[in-house]
Amino acid sequence: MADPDHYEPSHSAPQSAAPTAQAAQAAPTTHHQTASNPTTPATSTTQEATESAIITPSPAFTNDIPTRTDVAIIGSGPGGYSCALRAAQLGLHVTLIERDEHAGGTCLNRGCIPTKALLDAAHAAWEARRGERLGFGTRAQQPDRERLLDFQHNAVRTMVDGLESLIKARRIAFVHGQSAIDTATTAASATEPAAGDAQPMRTVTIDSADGTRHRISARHVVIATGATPRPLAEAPFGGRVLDSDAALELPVIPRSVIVIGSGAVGLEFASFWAAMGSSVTVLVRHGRPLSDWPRRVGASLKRGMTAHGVTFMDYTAVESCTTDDGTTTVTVSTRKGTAALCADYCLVAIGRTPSTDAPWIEQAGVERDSRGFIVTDPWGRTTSSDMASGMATGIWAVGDVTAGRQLAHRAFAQGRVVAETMAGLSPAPVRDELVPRVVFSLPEAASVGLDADQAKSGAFGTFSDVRETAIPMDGNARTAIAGDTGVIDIVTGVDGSAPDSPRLVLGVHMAGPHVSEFIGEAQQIVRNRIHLTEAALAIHAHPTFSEALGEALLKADGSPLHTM
Ligand SMILES: Cc1cc2nc3c(=O)[nH]c(=O)nc-3n(C[C@H](O)[C@H](O)[C@H](O)COP(=O)(O)OP(=O)(O)OC[C@H]3O[C@@H](n4cnc5c(N)ncnc54)[C@H](O)[C@@H]3O)c2cc1C
Ligand SMILES: NC(=O)c1ccc[n+]([C@@H]2O[C@H](COP(=O)([O-])OP(=O)(O)OC[C@H]3O[C@@H](n4cnc5c(N)ncnc54)[C@H](O)[C@@H]3O)[C@@H](O)[C@H]2O)c1
Repeated sequence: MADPDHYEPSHSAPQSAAPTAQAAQAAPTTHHQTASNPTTPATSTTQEATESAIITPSPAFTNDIPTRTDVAIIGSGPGGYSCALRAAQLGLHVTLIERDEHAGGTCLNRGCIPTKALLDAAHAAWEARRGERLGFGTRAQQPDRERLLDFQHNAVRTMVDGLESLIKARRIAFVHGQSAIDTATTAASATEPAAGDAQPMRTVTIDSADGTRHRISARHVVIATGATPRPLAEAPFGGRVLDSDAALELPVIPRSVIVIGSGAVGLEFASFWAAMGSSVTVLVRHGRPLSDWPRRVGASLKRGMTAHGVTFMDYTAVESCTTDDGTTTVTVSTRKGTAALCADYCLVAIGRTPSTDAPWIEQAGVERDSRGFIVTDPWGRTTSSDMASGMATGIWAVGDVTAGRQLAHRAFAQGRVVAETMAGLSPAPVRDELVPRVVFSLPEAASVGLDADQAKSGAFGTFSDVRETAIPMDGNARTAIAGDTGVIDIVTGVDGSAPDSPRLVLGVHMAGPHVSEFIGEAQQIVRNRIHLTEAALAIHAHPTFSEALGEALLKADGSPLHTM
């Protein structure tokens, strides 16, 4: 381990990637170890080539570590990599630093991609059962978890390989190691910005797996270190109490699971396990899942998921969670008293904590809110009480470390905004209420824009005559044929600053089959302030699931065709 107080000038010697216990610890994902990768640097020595069969880090990592860069980005998840790709496209020299064995962060390695592979399998299982009912005799076999794990890992590998090729193609220096801002060196240069720079040069350290410490001088540093699963005080992770990382790598399909938390993670795993035949109980703190979404959406989703085999237990508070060799027992208080529930496993999915507790973030003077999220201006600039007034910190933050929706596509958009701002452009900042949310459960939920309370609150602009119009999706031909259920809830209002102007669509909130596929249309309408009457004129092909959105818009505009 390098001595953190020992200064070692940065150099461009090839980075050794010998495997160490430390490297193994720093690299929790292991599914990629045997992947062949077409992006192996041509400069690898024979010894490195021999080691490449066993070393953990991706061969896509750069061998020649730069000593100076325009932008050093710490973390290669959606926030970090999108910022890197865009900054490189705009002509900046970019160094992207990642401690995991591969690029992609949570989303590609332990989040969006592997879970969607599992949900794809869940759809296949339901379709197979449906086929059986329709006389195809395609009796679904017991799911083979080993094959499913292969399927899941292959999906991850494909996406990660693609990303690493893109990073290489954009000539980004992709450096493997644990990174930090070196405050001691930064402090010395803080008052002396490099000529022509509006902010100080920063020094970033990178501790490689072999114990070498590299230093890079950077005009800008972007913190994109992401978030980790939050444990329940009553049930620390371990053994049969799973976080989402452990649930993804679980080698078995459990007979029974208790899911604590009814947000996106809990509902997606509940749908997967239920489709695989597990007995799944979701503990809900309030009266419905997705309690921070419009009420009708959560209530409809609950009905739809119940029809897909998930049991919900409302108004529960977890009191304790104990596990022994073969089972886990969760004691909950409900409105009817206390109950003890037993299952093979328990998944705790109650949110994610920003990875901002490393001492270097505090030492760099980066301001955080009471929950640990990094405070930024709308363009991603961090703030620091230490800096002279008016001087930029030169430190930016994107993705799950910032307060707001912890979603990959929000991180993509933020990364782009930061890169363009650093390059001197003037991008429009990301507005959280315009970031669509999707839960890929069976059925799905999707939402964009304001709910009625937000529209009336005045916090997002002044709107008058706010109305909410809802239609059930059950009458939509494709939904009825599929035997599914759903709802579409449209919020409209009149711009308070132009009371004579036509009514606007302020929010679209949906539960039902395939709603993820037409939340993009809703986002276009809301973001571009398309008048309700114009939006309702769109002709949707018949019969499609998206026709339900067209019908809801017609109803909100006062001329429903297929509904009353
Ligand atoms: C199970 C699950 C499913 C999800 N599904 C979806 C989905 O379907 N759609 C969606 O939009 N979002 C989804 N998300 C959320 C999404 O994954 C995150 O919002 C997104 O990954 C955030 O990107 P990020 O770049 O901020 O952080 P991350 O993706 O967490 O990346 C941070 C990276 O920084 C690295 N790092 C941290 N500290 C250091 C350091 N000191 N030095 C070097 N490297 C460091 C980490 O190793 C990591 O690779 C899901 C999340 C989970 C857990
Ligand atoms: N499809 C997607 O886009 C997707 C999928 C998975 C995760 N994610 C993102 O990852 C992040 C984490 O997801 P998540 O589902 O863990 O968090 P979440 O914040 O979405 O949901 C947390 C749930 O846990 C409940 N909860 C909170 N504290 C609790 C407690 N002490 N006891 C019992 N219940 C409690 C909340 O009421 C809520 O239902 C979210 O921001 C989510 O949007 C997105």
